[in-house]
Amino acid sequence: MSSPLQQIQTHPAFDDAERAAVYRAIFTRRDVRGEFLPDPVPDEVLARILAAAHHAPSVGFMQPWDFVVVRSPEVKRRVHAAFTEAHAEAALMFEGEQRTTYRKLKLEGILEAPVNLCLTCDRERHGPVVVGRTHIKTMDLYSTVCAVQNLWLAARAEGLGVGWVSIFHQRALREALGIPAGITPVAYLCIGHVSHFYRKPELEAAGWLPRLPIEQLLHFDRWQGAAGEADEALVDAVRDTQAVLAAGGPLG
Ligand SMILES: Cc1cc2c(cc1C)N(C[C@H](O)[C@H](O)[C@H](O)COP(=O)(O)O)c1[nH]c(=O)[nH]c(=O)c1N2
Repeated sequence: MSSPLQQIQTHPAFDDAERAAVYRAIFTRRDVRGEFLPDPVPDEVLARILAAAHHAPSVGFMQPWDFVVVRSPEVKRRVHAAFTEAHAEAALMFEGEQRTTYRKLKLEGILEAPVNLCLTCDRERHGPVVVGRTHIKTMDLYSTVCAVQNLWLAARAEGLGVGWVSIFHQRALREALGIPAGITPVAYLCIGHVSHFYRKPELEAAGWLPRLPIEQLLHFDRWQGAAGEADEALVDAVRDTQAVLAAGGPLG
């Protein structure tokens, strides 16, 4: 019999293998577009990653999300048509060489991925006054994004790829999925087994943008820019550690 204390607490420490597994999921997670395999995703695996999403933190324990599981080829085609329209418009927003590069990027796997999933946010769930959301109303949307990230990492641990597609008119996505007024679509995800995961973000590999040096993003006590009083020891540690972890190196 476990003691009452054991029932309400968990041990704070992970062992080394558990800790390494968490970082492996984080550093090897990728946004997947063109590498989906047609193999079906078993219900028990889908159930686990959905449960992971549902155990995300949320403002005031609001749990504002719903999950629209899309498997129907007809619905996927409608969503894909909405993407195609927005994608053509998006290309025109870039100039010159960037436009040419943009058009070559594969930015969705809607039809190839066996499962698509839309996470939505019910902005009125539990009424207008929610603990932690009294002043910054967007906290419910941020909570839904936490659910996305839980699912994304759990999927990586299951060997599944996830790709987030956001190139839509909200209205078109709503119509394709029959999402009622008052519910906000937050994330449209393509999910499935993959032939491989890339080591680096595809946009990084394509030369679109580099990963920013983490040390340039650190601020100390106040937003004071590079001239501020930096904690050099922490700056060095953060820079070296992220390089080691991103390369799959050992934890300290
Ligand atoms: C809110 C949001 C929205 C989108 C994305 C991400 C997020 C967080 N990403 C994926 C994005 O391009 C990718 O995460 C980065 O390029 C980094 O690559 P990795 O995720 O590390 O592989 C993404 N990718 C894509 O191909 N089409 C898209 O419409 C979007 N939209």
